[in-house]
Amino acid sequence: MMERQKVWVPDPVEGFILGTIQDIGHDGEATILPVESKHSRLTCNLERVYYAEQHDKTDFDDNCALMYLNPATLLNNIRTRYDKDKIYTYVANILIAVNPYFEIRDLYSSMTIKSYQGKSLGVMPPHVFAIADKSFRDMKVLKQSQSIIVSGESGAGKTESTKYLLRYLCELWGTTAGPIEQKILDANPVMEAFGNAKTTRNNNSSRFGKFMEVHFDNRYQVVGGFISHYLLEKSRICRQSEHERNYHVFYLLCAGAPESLREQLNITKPDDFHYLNHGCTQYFTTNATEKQLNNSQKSQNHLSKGGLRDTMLDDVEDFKNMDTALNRLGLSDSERLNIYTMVAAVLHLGNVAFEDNPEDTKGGCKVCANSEKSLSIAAKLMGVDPGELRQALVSRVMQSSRGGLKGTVIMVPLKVYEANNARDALAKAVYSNLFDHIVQRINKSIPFKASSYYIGVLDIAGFEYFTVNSFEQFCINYCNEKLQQFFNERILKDEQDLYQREALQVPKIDFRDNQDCIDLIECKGTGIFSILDEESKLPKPSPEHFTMEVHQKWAGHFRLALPRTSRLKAHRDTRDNEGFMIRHFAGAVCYRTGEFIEKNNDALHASLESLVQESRNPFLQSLFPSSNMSQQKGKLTFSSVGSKFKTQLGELMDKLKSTGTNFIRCIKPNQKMVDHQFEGGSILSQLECSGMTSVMELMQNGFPSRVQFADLYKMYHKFLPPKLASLEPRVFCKVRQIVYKELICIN
Ligand SMILES: Nc1ncnc2c1ncn2[C@@H]1O[C@H](COP(=O)(O)OP(=O)(O)OP(=O)(O)O)[C@@H](O)[C@H]1O
Repeated sequence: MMERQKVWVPDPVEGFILGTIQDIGHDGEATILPVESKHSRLTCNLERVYYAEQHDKTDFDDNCALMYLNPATLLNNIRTRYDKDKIYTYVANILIAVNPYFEIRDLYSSMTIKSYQGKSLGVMPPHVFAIADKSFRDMKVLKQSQSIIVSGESGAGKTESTKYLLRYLCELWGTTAGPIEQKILDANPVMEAFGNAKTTRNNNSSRFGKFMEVHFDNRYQVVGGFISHYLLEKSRICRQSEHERNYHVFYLLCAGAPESLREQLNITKPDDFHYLNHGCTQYFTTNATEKQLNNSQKSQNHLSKGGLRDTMLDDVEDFKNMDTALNRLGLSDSERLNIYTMVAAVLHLGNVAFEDNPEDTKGGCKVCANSEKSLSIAAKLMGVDPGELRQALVSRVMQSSRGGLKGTVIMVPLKVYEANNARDALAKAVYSNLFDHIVQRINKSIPFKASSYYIGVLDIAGFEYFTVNSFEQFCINYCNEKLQQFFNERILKDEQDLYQREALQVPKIDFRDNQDCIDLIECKGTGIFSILDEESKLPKPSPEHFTMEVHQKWAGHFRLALPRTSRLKAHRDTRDNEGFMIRHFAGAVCYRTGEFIEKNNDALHASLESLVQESRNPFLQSLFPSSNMSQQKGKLTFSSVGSKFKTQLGELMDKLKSTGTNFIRCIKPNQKMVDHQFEGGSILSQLECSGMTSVMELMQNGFPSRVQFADLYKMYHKFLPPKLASLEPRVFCKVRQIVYKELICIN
């Protein structure tokens, strides 16, 4: 007797109903007897049922809402699933991941990892592991490298998702706890210590973007990795807003470093450092680690308010984790000491303050008497002469262009604010070059000579807009325009092209091509980046002049507007020469341009550059290789942050275009960063910003679910007469299609 299969059948009223298949017609319509329901019999095409051996009811009971695909039903579906702690949902092959803000039991266990291995998308409940596995299988079958683009706003869960993806790949296809996979995973605590910080939106916010590649050999075993990083937020090194912190590593040193190291580097408590004491000075601790701290290590605020709590963060333990990870990555004791020494040097440098020098007739400044100690500690840690450091901070060498002998090098005394800027520029350069060095060092320890393919995971900040937006938001939104264009091409354009090739009657979905917005920003010669670079090369660059140039060159362009035309009152107060508004794909953003010129320039002035290049500390020297550009002694050199980012992004886009791609859209459920709170309005706007609205439109009219010939054949073959069952799956599907069409014609 034929085995009766149990299936879940979609029903508009009852959701999904469990039943057994009684009979199947030639057109694939099955008659199903419900197990327990008021229906006596149901009919449903086999393509729309789900086999009970692969799914339990909880996988489907909220799917009925998606009979009508639109942003509202999607939102409702995500909400229903989120309420049941099902944080992952698919829209076709795109994974939507809602940050649960609590640990869901067994969601990422080794058992769960195993259960996803080799399973097609949809066989198991939606998960990041399923996307990792699909990428791996696609890499093998298509013999093509793959990338996974993880996007979302700050705190949406991009970095955590990235870590799970990497763990999945390394755990399943590494050589069981082999050194390479461990090293790839060890990169995370190190990069988080140096590149993550507490912000008001995320306690562990990555302040840089990254593309992490896991490389595989021709037997599809992990053989190495490579990390590219983008746009470390430098302003944070010198200042943070009241409730935010500097990079974690500063607090790890204060709270977690052994006493001997702290003494050696003169590290005390956050209150004692200018670069830390303007922001939040509390440590992240647990009850246990709080007891390990001496009061002398704690700030006043920490003493009065206690430690900050976050299950993922602990400044005491995290120092050990970072140090162990660096050690496993192959950094010797002395290499690690070099790194910590530079971190300490930045802190002491920040404590060097300046005041007007009454003896200087040209309005110059001098180092305040009470910061002499910091100056000498900073000089010692940097391996430079304190006198030379002082000189390089309070004056700058210039080449005379008028009067006297043309080209003579002269010393120009700096005013207090100029010396402050010089000090901050030096601190930022030391720290960001240190960050570059650490990433390079990690890459050196995970080399991949024998790589055949790779799977790359992109974790980069999503579209951003605040009340005040500066150069950082400009760069990140430019990056998101490029990624959105890529998404449109991969998901919307390619899909519609396929329908056309297959002669399927699907209405055309209009999505706005954002090339014009990309041109406005990156176009050679007239794009905003070019105008900014040109302005920076002028003898006296001015933000106002730059801003007016932008407005003039792009007057009347759809994407550019004056801030006073903004719908938001906060922006209407911005004068024409103080900013511009760009109509991005995700909405209009008003940028204030006051700091664009300064933030776009990575170069140190010549006195500071030669100071570090001639340091007695070989490590510091290695962080500043002499550049050809800075040879004109006395000239403030210019190194464009925007151009560098544009080039890096171009390379990244080329990489993405040459790989197969999967998308993960991370969603932040609420602004309070708590579990079980679903703020529908903000979630809907996140879905819109990530382009999901257009995808829904396409899916509603298109064919988002595809089945392999073999799978379709498998659904039917048990019920087929032997002649049909003996057909090869592809032929069988063709025959079935013809029969089905003919039946429709007869009817
Ligand atoms: N899958 C998850 N399970 C449990 N908690 C999570 C998960 N994903 C994220 N979180 C929590 O949310 C916090 C923020 O996540 P994450 O740092 O990954 O966000 P992000 O999108 O990378 O933000 P940013 O752009 O600021 O770096 C984490 O520190 C963690 O507490």
